[in-house]
Amino acid sequence: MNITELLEQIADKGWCVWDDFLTPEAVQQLRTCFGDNAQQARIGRHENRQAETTIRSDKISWLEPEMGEPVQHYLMQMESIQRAVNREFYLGLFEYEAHFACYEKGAFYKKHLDAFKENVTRRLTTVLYLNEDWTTEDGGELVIYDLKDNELATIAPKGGRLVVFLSEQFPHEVLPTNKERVSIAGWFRVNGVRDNFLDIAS
Ligand SMILES: O=C(O)CCC(=O)C(=O)O
Ligand SMILES: [Fe+2]
Repeated sequence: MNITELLEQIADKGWCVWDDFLTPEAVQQLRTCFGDNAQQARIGRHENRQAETTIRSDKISWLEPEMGEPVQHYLMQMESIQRAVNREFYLGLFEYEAHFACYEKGAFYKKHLDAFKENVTRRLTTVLYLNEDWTTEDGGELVIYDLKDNELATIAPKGGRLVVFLSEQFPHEVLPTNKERVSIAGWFRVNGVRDNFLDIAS
């Protein structure tokens, strides 16, 4: 898999799985940047944020360059994907926001769309997995559906694997995990105005 194949698959079907996007060493380094300041995840942005443990039960920590060199490098890799996607599809992607997420044993994220309500400016979703050795018994798969609710793929959160999909086209869920599951979920966004509120980077 490479960036050209990624662009082809996004054009073709709207989603793709890039195995070994990061080496096991790079995965470990990135994981160490995930301190213990993670918080219970909330649904929505800004004033509408609400902890909703019946929908999702992961703990998150937003990525900042200050977290270390591995994070800076990852953000640079996402920047080159952003440039390539903009060149190819004229999506006008403007910024990238991402958070580490930790799903403890039993945690899940029910079926949802990433571009909804106050997140309408999300266009492209990325999920990178940071788990060493993942087996079928560990559960925690990402299941992707189309807008007619057909199941398209069940994807194990294997370390180094990057999943990319169009945020408005693919409802998805995280099945309950049987052991700690760590990832970086991210979104390329466009600039948008809604309800007289300029919805740009916060
Ligand atoms: O971790 C995953 O596989 C997906 C997470 C997700 O859907 C989200 O954070 O919006
Ligand atoms: Fe999601």
